[in-house]
Amino acid sequence: MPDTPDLSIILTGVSPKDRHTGVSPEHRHAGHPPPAVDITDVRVRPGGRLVLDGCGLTLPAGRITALLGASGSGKTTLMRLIAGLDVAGFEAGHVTASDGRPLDGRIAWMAQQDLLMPWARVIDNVTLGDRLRGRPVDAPRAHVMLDAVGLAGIARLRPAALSGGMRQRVALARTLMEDRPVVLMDEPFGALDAVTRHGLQDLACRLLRGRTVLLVTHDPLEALRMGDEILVLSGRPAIARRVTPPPGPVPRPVDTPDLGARLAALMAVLEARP
Ligand SMILES: Nc1ncnc2c1ncn2[C@@H]1O[C@H](COP(=O)(O)OP(=O)(O)OP(=O)(O)O)[C@@H](O)[C@H]1O
Repeated sequence: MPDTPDLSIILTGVSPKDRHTGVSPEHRHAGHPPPAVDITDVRVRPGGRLVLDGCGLTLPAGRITALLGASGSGKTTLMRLIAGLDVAGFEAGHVTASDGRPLDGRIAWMAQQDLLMPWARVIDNVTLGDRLRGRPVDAPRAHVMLDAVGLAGIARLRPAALSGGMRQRVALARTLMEDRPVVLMDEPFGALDAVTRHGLQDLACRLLRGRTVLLVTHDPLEALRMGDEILVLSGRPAIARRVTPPPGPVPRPVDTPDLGARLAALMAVLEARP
């Protein structure tokens, strides 16, 4: 999608309305388990071309849903709708949480570009949400998050000193720092080499466990490893089709029996022309 999601949600997961509530996310979500998210009857016609029509999908509560689909099929569009961001050519559609509460302020977004502030130290990037909200910075918690992503000891470095994989770990720490029950990940590991990507997939599955996650990816193997549920957006206009995920908990090892056959089957669904 050509335009960029609202800076505040990309950087910190905080929606603009959220900044002035004076209530920390931790307090607001205390005692509320992550909801399932339902998207129904979406019709989007950017530039006069019908991209989605009657499209719907469900993100099961506390699970990772991997969403694949050809470039331009509407993956980011659906993600933006869930996030409550503007969508070009939006005509119809509903997004609801299973607990009946608004999703506003309960979503974090992690993008392919880590979007770290180059002038700020790692610790300041991780605590950006607190600082944008004008709240006291919880530095001890930020150090716990950095430790969790395997980056203890680099808190004072600037992003330029880090590898791509380390930078995405910082972005993951920042996402975790926000502690939102719903996490939207738009090709978060797309720019990383295979080995680094594999490690980050494991880390993200472990650290995001129990949250309701939508993972948009172009990598079928990533979907098979990380997806509790796997959906493919296909057709014109596109609809979401469910593909049976491999058995077993995520992250699934690459030597999961049958993974090659499942990869071939998933590729066939992806390659199928409308
Ligand atoms: N502001 C806009 N103006 C015109 N067309 C748009 C706009 N935003 C999105 N589109 C079109 O809507 C369609 C869906 O875009 P979207 O970014 O959701 O696809 P995607 O599946 O995420 O693609 P990719 O995998 O390449 O990121 C595309 O054809 C895109 O060109």
